[in-house]
Amino acid sequence: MTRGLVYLDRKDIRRSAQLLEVVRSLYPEAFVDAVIFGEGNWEIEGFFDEVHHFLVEEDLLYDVRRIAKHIQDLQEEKQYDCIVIPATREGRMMAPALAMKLQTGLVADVVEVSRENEEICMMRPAFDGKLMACITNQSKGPVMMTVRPGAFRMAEKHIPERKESAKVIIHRCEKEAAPGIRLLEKQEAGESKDIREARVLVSGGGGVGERFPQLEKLADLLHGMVSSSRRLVDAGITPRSIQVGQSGKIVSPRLYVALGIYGSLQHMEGLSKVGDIIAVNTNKNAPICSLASVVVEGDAIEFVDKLSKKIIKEKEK
Ligand SMILES: Cc1cc2nc3c(=O)[nH]c(=O)nc-3n(C[C@H](O)[C@H](O)[C@H](O)COP(=O)(O)OP(=O)(O)OC[C@H]3O[C@@H](n4cnc5c(N)ncnc54)[C@H](O)[C@@H]3O)c2cc1C
Repeated sequence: MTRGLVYLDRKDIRRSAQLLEVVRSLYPEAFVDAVIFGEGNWEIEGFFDEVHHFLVEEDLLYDVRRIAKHIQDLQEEKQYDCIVIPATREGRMMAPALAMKLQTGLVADVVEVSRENEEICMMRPAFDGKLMACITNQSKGPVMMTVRPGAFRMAEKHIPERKESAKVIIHRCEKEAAPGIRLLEKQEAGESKDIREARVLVSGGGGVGERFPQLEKLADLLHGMVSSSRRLVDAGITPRSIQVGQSGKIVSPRLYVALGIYGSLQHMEGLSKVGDIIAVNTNKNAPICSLASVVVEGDAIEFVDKLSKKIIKEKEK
């Protein structure tokens, strides 16, 4: 029986669990387990056959070599054919350490997978995103990859009808001193909104520039959030946390309002399963316009002002 393992990043359980889709699309009949580290009570609905929950000391959670060692032991017992890890900060640090231990290849930042007979193709952007590379695993070890968060979403057919609790297996780890790692200080992360959660994104690019704050008003009226292209991040106008694209986040809103965005390959890579795109651009031949449901030729901010006024007027009726 084929077996797959999904690593759940405890800081992003819900999105990590979506990586079940990667294993299911490669091996529809596989047993799929999940592994998670740290104290906590996570509600992991019954998508997985087994959830291996390692109870470890907090300072060990920053020691990716130890985490990799525990997964190596699990691999020896279960012999997974495929190990999928979210390309979060934690996942990106841990995956190479694990691949070294398992003496297998690792493909990073995968955005698509396919399988033809026994050949598995892991697709990732290459050459600055100018083309997509299909990489296969030639080693004897398990197929291992880190996957861009947001690139996969669980297909309806893979969601079990009865969401029973998964079989949770607790592994109590010895209190281990993590060599060279000391927890100096802990800071609570402030509540932050994530553009990947938004149903509506009002996104600004080079054509908006310094006028970007004026997009907030329209985003509020549409109950959405603002995001931007890398042009504005590089210019120091917007934070990297709201950048859409290959080196930013992959988003799937129902509506993406692209204001003064050209539609470079690297930007479009960040749009996955978007409902509709409204493109507002002074150049109607910009690539984003050919993908949009609605194209408005003109100034982005003029559009924002006119649409905002119209929505307010409609709401007052
Ligand atoms: C390795 C690598 C990774 C990258 N990753 C990303 C990424 O993750 N995300 C990303 O976005 N980019 C990324 N880029 C950069 C990308 O190649 C483009 O440079 C960038 O997306 C351009 O941003 P833009 O479309 O907002 O700006 P521009 O290219 O400057 O385009 C501005 C657009 O606005 C229009 N315009 C001008 N004035 C107005 C106006 N008044 N009203 C309306 N429209 C107007 C113009 O016609 C044009 O279409 C990456 C590049 C590399 C090399």
